[in-house]
Amino acid sequence: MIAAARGGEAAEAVDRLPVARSAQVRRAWVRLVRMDGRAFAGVLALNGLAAAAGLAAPWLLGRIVDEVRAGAGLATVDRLALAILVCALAQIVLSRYAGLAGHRFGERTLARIREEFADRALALPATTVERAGTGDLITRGTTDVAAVGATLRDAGPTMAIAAVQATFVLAAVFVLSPLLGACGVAGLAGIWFATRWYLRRAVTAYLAEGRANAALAEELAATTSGARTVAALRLEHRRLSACRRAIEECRRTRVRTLFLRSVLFPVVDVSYAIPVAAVLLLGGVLMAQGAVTLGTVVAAALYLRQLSAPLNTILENLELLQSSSASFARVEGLAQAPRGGPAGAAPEPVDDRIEVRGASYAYDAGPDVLHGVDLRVRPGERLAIVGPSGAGKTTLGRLLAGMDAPRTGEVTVGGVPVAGLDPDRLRERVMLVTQEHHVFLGTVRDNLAIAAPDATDAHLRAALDAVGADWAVDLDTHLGPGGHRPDGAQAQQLALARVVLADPHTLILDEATALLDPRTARHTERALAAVLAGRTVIAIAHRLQTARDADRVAVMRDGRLTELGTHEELVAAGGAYAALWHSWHGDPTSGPPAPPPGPAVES
Ligand SMILES: Nc1ncnc2c1ncn2[C@@H]1O[C@H](COP(=O)(O)OP(=O)(O)OP(=O)(O)O)[C@@H](O)[C@H]1O
Repeated sequence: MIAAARGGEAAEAVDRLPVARSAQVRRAWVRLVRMDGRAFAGVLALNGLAAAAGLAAPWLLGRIVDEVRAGAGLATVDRLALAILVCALAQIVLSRYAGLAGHRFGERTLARIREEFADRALALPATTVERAGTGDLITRGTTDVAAVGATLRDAGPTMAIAAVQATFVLAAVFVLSPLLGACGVAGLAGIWFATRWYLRRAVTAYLAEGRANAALAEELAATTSGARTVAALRLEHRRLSACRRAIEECRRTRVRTLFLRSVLFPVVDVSYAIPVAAVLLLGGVLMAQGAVTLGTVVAAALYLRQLSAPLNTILENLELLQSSSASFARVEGLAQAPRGGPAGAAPEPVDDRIEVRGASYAYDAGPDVLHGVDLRVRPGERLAIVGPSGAGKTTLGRLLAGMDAPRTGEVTVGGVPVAGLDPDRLRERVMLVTQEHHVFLGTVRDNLAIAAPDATDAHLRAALDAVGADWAVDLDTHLGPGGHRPDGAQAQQLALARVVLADPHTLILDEATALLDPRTARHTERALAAVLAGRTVIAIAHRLQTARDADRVAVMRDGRLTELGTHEELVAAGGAYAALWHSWHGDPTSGPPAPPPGPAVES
């Protein structure tokens, strides 16, 4: 149900991860080029040489025309023709090496982009990913990075070569005759205007297309991950229409980008003939006045004809460049996303004490769901947090585990904000265990090594033993498709084994054993109790049994801590907890549950 509901919100959710602005994208490109500056300079130099070699042919052809008109013999023509051949060969060789250097530069830069993306994605706070939806993040990490990669690998180097060639060719026409050069450039005005028209619309259009693709990915991911719920609640029609809407949006945005191309390319095709025709016309007039030779006009016309090849290459790749710019803006946008973990080097906690002081918290820009919570957890105690659904137990658990920082107030371990600790140091101190357990593709060993990369096999087996995971004794058992597929209880046991290995002094259990069948749950709880003896355990409890067994019970209601004390104290106090306890026991003297008492009793 949650998956289906989240899928329905996908369209709004997809934009929550930031997208970099044009200036930021430009700065990012400059930074990436600078990181491999020498290679980039080499690419430009080789392209320049290749383009210079390519200029020789039209100029030599012009020379042949003039020499023949001046009565030169066959030997002169042969000499010039041989020079054309040598230049053509040099151009082929230089272009090949220019391409190779370009591809190498592109691959290295792409690898950097991928690494940066992975670092940034891993640094995102869990809440940001949850709110944005994994579909957006996955689309950025796959489709968008692949689009950027295609540009860097192929379109980028190809366009660099073409741009250098076009510049050299135009410069050559100016050198031959500035007047013919100016005429040729003026003839290119049609291409200039058409391209400007296209570029002004293309970024927005491609960004919209990227958003639509991400929304579709989000819808599909939500539908497939919640397939059972969708089937059970007969939500197929709603899911189908949501997917159809997303597909229709993809189609609409794609049609828009296709329309832009369908205007650009025909205009450009026609425009290529204009500068050539203009140069021939003006060249005829200038020749009649004796200002230029026929060879010069021929060479200029050939150059401008030659210009169509690099310009075509640039324009053909412009679409890819536009879409990959939009993709890069989405990839680079992650740099603007809030980062989880510490802003700088956090000081070392002085002890294991956990304290919450005046903590309030709100999801996004919503209202506060925690209000001024004060709580001091005693090292080594077992604290149960109870309260009705929506009271804020899980939210408080997330703050205690350092997954989110409070909006106001403080949540500290050993005097240091929990959310400020880097993940490795945090894991050694506080760990949150919830019902959601991810099994990573790989072996049992891989799944456990996440928590303790240096642990020996004996340690890993001892941890599995502690949580009763006797099904996983073979550490090389492959988990996931094609191997053993752990059920919910086994996945939870793996997560608990990771906790045992990480050995934190404080453990926050959010219904950690809820998915286990009662026999396994008892077994796991017993095992955990043995392993965690002497450590602090904060259990978000849905069963009053858990609360009764705890050293102290914290009662929450409407985001406030309303009662705090031992089970006996709270029962004797006759407040909301007592009423709950009596009604759970079916105590006829208890009467209806009492209204909750006021804010925090004691901490
Ligand atoms: N991701 C979220 N975005 C927005 N609001 C949220 C989010 N998660 C929880 N809330 C809201 O915060 C409040 C506290 O929720 P929380 O899950 O912490 O309560 P809880 O006591 O753990 O409830 P339950 O026992 O049902 O899990 C509720 O009003 C809930 O709707």
